Amino acid sequence: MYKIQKICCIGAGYVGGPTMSVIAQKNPHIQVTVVDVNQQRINAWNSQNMDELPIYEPGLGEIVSQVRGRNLFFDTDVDRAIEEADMIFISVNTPTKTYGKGKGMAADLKYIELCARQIARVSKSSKIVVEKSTLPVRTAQAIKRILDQTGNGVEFQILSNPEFLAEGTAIKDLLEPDRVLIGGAETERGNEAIEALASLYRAWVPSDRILATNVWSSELSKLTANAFLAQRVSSINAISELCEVSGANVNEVARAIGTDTRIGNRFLKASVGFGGSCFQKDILNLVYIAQSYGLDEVAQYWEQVIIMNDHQKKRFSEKIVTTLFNTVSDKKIAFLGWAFKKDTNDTRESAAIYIANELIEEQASVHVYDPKVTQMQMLADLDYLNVRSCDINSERLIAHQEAYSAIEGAHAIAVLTEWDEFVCLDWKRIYQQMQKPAFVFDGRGILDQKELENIGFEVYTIGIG
Ligand SMILES: NC(=O)c1ccc[n+]([C@@H]2O[C@H](COP(=O)([O-])OP(=O)(O)OC[C@H]3O[C@@H](n4cnc5c(N)ncnc54)[C@H](O)[C@@H]3O)[C@@H](O)[C@H]2O)c1
Ligand SMILES: O=c1ccn([C@@H]2O[C@H](COP(=O)(O)OP(=O)(O)O[C@H]3O[C@H](CO)[C@@H](O)[C@H](O)[C@H]3O)[C@@H](O)[C@H]2O)c(=O)[nH]1
Repeated sequence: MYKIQKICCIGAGYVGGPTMSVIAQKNPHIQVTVVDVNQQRINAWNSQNMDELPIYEPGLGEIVSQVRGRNLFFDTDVDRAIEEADMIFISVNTPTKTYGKGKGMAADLKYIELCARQIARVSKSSKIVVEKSTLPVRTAQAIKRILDQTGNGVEFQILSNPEFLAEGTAIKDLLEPDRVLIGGAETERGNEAIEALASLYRAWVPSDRILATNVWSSELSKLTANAFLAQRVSSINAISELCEVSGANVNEVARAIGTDTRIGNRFLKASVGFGGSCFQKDILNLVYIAQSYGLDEVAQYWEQVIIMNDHQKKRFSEKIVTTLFNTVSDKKIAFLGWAFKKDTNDTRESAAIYIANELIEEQASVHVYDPKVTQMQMLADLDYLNVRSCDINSERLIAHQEAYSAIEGAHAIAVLTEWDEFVCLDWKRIYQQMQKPAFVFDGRGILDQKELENIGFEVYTIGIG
């Protein structure tokens, strides 16, 4: 039987940081060390000021301040943490490949492979290696081969333990997970490893919510869960366009179908398109895997989810241009929100980036207010698209510290993130400050359209015909 005293987690990102904080909080007898090659990120995790943690998540600061220095540590000494640990979580990034075979589709596993090689090189005692990152099905096999063939002859058990937390609700999702999934080898030692990991979770998760499967089912379940969730968003977004031309209201349709218990009412909010670091990446990866097994119909089926999402973003920016008399050249367009959803500072794949890019292509001046995103981050997101020079981007995109200055003198407002504070703005004051006609494009369906129209705004809400 395994006895777990020390855990190491490689990767101090959106998953590694919060996940390990909760594991440490609930297992005070276990020492948890989160390591990363990024010194700046580790410094930020060690910051005394909880506002300076590298990621923003409601409730995270409280837990970190309670357990950091007690049994939770953040460090850059990866070798030492690996050597000392009984169990190693790999929680590094697995972005879409940007080069070579599978470019733009497959998951880039170079960071995973580097971790496996480092674990093999450093380990002098047997370890349980846990895949926390989202990985293509059968990655565990590759990890095992590297560990067994390049290691020091010690025993490795590989588990798959995908993470299902959503950003903005990470702590709540970790404290009350719908389920914890653990995939392991169907052998006696495999079962012992599963039991060792399950015992950590049992500190706060009821046993019937801890599911054990074989490794391949676990790896594939993660990609499948994200594909199903994203598919719901694309499905309701497809219906939103139909609502707009037919006079139906997508919120009413969502409520009507959501009350069917077989369908359920969650993940039916029409939007300007899903963003985030996971949905697109994981579906592209699923499509690539299906293609590589020669399953073309399967690949095409899931690819439609992405095609629909791209269409939703594109038609939103086109709607702004056509409504503003077919030109936004040198017009001020105010963005409320840049993050891919509320309650996070994460901007990866946020719809706002693509909408801003299209509008800047049309020579608009984009003024953004987001309560958690800096101008530096916004410009980095735009520059990453590599469409025009960084100088032009910084001339055309200006961030503001508060909503009213972003909006002052604007021709139109686009709501791109559903931050609660946007609903409570003084919309009468905003109307006075804007050019007329004053247009609002609500890409999140959070504002009261009738109320705004009574003030004098011309309002477009996604999915309302
Ligand atoms: N972000 C989410 O909400 C979420 C949720 C569930 C699953 N996931 C999956 O979890 C994984 C991690 O995602 P994330 O959002 O936390 O990524 P992230 O980019 O925020 O963090 C990854 C960290 O790993 C570090 N790293 C990379 N290679 C390293 C190495 N060899 N040694 C040490 N550190 C290394 C990076 O410096 C980075 O800080 C991905 O596979 C992702 O798909 C993410
Ligand atoms: O009804 C909805 C629900 C979501 N979204 C959008 O979809 C995107 C993703 O949202 P969400 O899933 O809440 O956030 P993520 O942090 O991306 O979480 C997803 O991706 C994670 C990484 O794999 C998984 O762990 C989570 O279970 C999965 O929900 C965001 O842009 C949302 O605005 C909608 O437009 N309408």
